[in-house]
Amino acid sequence: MSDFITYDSRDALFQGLAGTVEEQLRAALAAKGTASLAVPGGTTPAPFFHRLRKADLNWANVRVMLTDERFVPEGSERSNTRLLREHLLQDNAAAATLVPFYQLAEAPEDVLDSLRDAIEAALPLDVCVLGMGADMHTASIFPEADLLAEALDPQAPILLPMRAPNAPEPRLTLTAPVLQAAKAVHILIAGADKKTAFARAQSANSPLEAPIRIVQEQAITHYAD
Ligand SMILES: O=C1O[C@H](COP(=O)(O)O)[C@@H](O)[C@H](O)[C@H]1O
Repeated sequence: MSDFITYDSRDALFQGLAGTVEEQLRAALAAKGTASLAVPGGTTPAPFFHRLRKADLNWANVRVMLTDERFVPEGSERSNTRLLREHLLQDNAAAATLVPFYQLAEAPEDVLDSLRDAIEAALPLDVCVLGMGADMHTASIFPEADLLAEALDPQAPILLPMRAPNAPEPRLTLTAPVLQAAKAVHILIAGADKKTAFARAQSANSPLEAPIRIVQEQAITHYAD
């Protein structure tokens, strides 16, 4: 299934996606008592977080993680963990459990082992919301990244370090099999440049060229200008 929803405004986009994610988390909580959610970092999702965090859910039983992290301390403006703490884990969602995606160390390779178990315990994801860059990367799976082929491999480990020409710092990312195994996958994009990139990805030859392709068919894409 591939579905592309165009909203009349960004406000409607963020509200609509938050409502859908809320209902999917509610269904997971009702079915098994717990739920897991992965969300993107970057510049787009904060207004979506502001709406979702007010949802009347049993947040204490929800595990929240990032789809990917820039390997920078939380004090950095570029920290996705900081974004999550400041914009999502507030109001009702303050009761959720944050699954860590960062630890202070020299390099992402140094923290893989200590982060992996908590991430694995929250899989498969009930809901995965992904962003996309204008270069068609998703999570931190970038075109021309050093471990691109490894991250796309169906046998990939759940978490990989990543370095890419378009990424100013090293990254940690969930890999393709984890993203594809989520029970619900949403892509959140805003702005004409992202719509153009999304269409370009649909006609690309391979996810090596356009990593967002790994979820384009199964995801619901949510878009506003
Ligand atoms: O670096 C990242 O970029 C993408 C897209 O971010 P945006 O600023 O264009 O919205 C994001 O999905 C990813 O999580 C983040 O680490």
